Amino acid sequence: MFIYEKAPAKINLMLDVLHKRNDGFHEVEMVMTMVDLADRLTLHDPGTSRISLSSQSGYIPLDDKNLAVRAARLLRQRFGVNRGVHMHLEKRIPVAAGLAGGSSDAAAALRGLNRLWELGLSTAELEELGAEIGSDVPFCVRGGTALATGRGEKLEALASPPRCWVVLAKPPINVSTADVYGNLRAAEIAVHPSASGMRAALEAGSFEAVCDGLGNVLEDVTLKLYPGVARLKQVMENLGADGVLMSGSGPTVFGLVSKEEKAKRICNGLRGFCEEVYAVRTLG
Ligand SMILES: C[C@@](CO)(OP(=O)(O)O)[C@H](O)COP(=O)(O)OP(=O)(O)OC[C@H]1O[C@@H](n2ccc(N)nc2=O)[C@H](O)[C@@H]1O
Ligand SMILES: Nc1ncnc2c1ncn2[C@@H]1O[C@H](COP(=O)(O)OP(=O)(O)O)[C@@H](O)[C@H]1O
Repeated sequence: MFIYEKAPAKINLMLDVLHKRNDGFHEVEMVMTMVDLADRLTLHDPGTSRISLSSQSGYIPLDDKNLAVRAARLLRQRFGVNRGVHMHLEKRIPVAAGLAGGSSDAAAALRGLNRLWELGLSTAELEELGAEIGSDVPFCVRGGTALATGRGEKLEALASPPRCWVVLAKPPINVSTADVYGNLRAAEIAVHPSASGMRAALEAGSFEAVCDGLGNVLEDVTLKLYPGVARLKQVMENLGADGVLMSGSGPTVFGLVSKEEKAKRICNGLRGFCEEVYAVRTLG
């Protein structure tokens, strides 16, 4: 039996950092939503107890460093499973981009193995296991649109944004999330974006209010480290995107656009400037 799971990318509509915690993580308030750029994970029982992974991508580890493999090992150890799995990952989400590709693959592995190994775990239980793999994994297990607090693992479902186009532009640099948080001085953040403002914008179903409420305090850090990302934001704004923001720790910049024609024009305009550009939709 082959099991198939989609692993979509996320964007952060707002991301605020409240303070640095004693465990080294930062207390955050983020509104995240899924977009329809996705990796595809296929799982099957190899008939042995081996856990293995293959992929068409040359940019990711295939061993125990891969978050999908870590998810499989965690489930097997926690529930005393003696079956194995072979996973094939068709990687489409750019790596180390601020789009949570690795976290979404881990979430897809948790969901897929829950079915393949017939573990009968609830979504809440899978979210809890996901938090042991990474801060963004619980959201990727659940999907939709959510307010994430704590270090990102505490979730509250929110209304999804009005259906719109999302232009994603990934500059050719890899950004380490740990480096970005490490360079942030939480006490010196001048302007905090508002989680309650974004919640109200989503509840009202107002595309304009969602665009107005976009904000990410990690931008200051990444834009200073990589000025090319600031220039990319400027180009996206000049091309007429309705709202522009860096996703997560970056370096991907996204533009929200209400009309398909305009999204395509922005994509074409970006092409000379940035090689990796996608026009996708928000997921309801
Ligand atoms: C910034 C965000 C925004 O959604 O995403 P990405 O840009 O990575 O996609 C997340 O907070 C990233 O979540 P995730 O990528 O799962 O992070 P983790 O693996 O848990 O942590 C990686 C490192 O980031 C730092 N970290 C992460 C989360 C957090 N709330 N505070 C932190 O300080 C820690 O140094 C940690 O060692
Ligand atoms: N399945 C995976 N897909 C992508 N990257 C992975 C995966 N498993 C582990 N990684 C590692 O995690 C790091 C962050 O990857 P990713 O999740 O794509 O970025 P981000 O946290 O910025 O959204 C990469 O450097 C990569 O080596």
